[in-house]
Amino acid sequence: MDAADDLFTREDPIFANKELLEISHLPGEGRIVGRDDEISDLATAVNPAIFGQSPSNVLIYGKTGTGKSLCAKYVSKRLVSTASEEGVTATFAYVDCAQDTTETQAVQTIAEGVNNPEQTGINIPDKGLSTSTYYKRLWRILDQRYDVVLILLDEIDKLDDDAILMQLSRAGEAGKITDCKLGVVGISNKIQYKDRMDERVKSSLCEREFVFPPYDANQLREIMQARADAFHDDVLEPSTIPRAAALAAREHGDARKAIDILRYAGEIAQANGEPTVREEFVTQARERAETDRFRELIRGSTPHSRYVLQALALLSLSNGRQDGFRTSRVYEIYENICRQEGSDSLSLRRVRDLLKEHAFLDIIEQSKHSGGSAEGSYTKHQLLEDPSVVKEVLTEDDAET
Ligand SMILES: Nc1ncnc2c1ncn2[C@@H]1O[C@H](COP(=O)(O)OP(=O)(O)OP(=O)(O)O)[C@@H](O)[C@H]1O
Repeated sequence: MDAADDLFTREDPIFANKELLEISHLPGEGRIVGRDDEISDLATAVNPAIFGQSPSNVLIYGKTGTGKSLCAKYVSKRLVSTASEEGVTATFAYVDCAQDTTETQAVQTIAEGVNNPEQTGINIPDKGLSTSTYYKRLWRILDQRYDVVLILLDEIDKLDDDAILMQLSRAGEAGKITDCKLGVVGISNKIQYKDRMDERVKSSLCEREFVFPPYDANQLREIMQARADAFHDDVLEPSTIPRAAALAAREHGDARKAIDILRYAGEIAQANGEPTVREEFVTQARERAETDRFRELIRGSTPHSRYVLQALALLSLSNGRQDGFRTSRVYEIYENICRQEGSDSLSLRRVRDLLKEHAFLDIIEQSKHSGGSAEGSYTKHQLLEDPSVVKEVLTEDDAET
């Protein structure tokens, strides 16, 4: 190659502003599609806060990528600004409980999030303090600085235990804080999370519950269309977004994955030196997005939750996909896996719950069958993801841990 030749491509022929397709990119004001009712329900629940009164505690459920975090943050921001217009000092703290799984980490994040050391004179070090000291400092900051605080606990089901929920829900009545009102917004994609909660915590934290449904094809199309500026003019063929929206709606209704599909389709066009992003690239892009989605879904899941999936993957690989496998059969293989792993197996009931959680997240599909008077009715479980992908991801994940 002649040194004068350009080794690098100076201009990207496909993407004009790829950042618009990053998941961290948040839609601008008024561009949250298809969530008006959910936003208004949430706003009603926390409304008393703008007058300095206690907001309701809320639990938001919904599958991944249904806009739960996005809407919770949006309503919280609007709440803070409206409260300020009413002369009420409010703020919110956001905790990603998948990162901060322990009580100490979570309370530290909240205290740090609401603190302003120059004003309070209180220092919140990253680590080194006891849990109770972090709490004491948090209560002092809250009473010193705020009338109302919302605490968003995203992926609340990943917390090690209910200890912090107990503290937050009882802070006022236990006299830990006297001037500040607290509201907790828990977010989860595990529909059965509430069943695991301590009864007292449950009754105080689940005052209002909302379920966010998956997006339909029209909503996904609008969500993607709003980011079409990521591409140069005329690069996106008109049928590409509708095709991606239809696929994503049929499979999961997950906005995050729909956006990923669009980005991958663009990358495929780029890698092949194609001038436009054609509809047919969507199929390939979808496969890549699916593997990513599955990888993310099982990241941080418990070993037993994986063993159950592994059991289903093994059954599918050795028997063909059939129309699913009965719970007893899955349990048998699951028990073998536990033995191999040197781990005590969970009860059949708990394994049924884990299977339900996987079904809720569209990793597996469950179907009810009637075996006639002799057998009664039973459930069959079928992987929705490709079993070899499941096996591969589970193995690579085990190698990492
Ligand atoms: N209604 C929407 N309008 C525009 N973009 C959206 C919408 N819903 C989701 N998105 C995009 O999808 C991303 C994922 O949404 P969000 O994090 O709110 O999902 P979630 O329901 O909290 O999912 P998870 O349970 O996986 O955390 C958002 O950051 C945003 O980029």
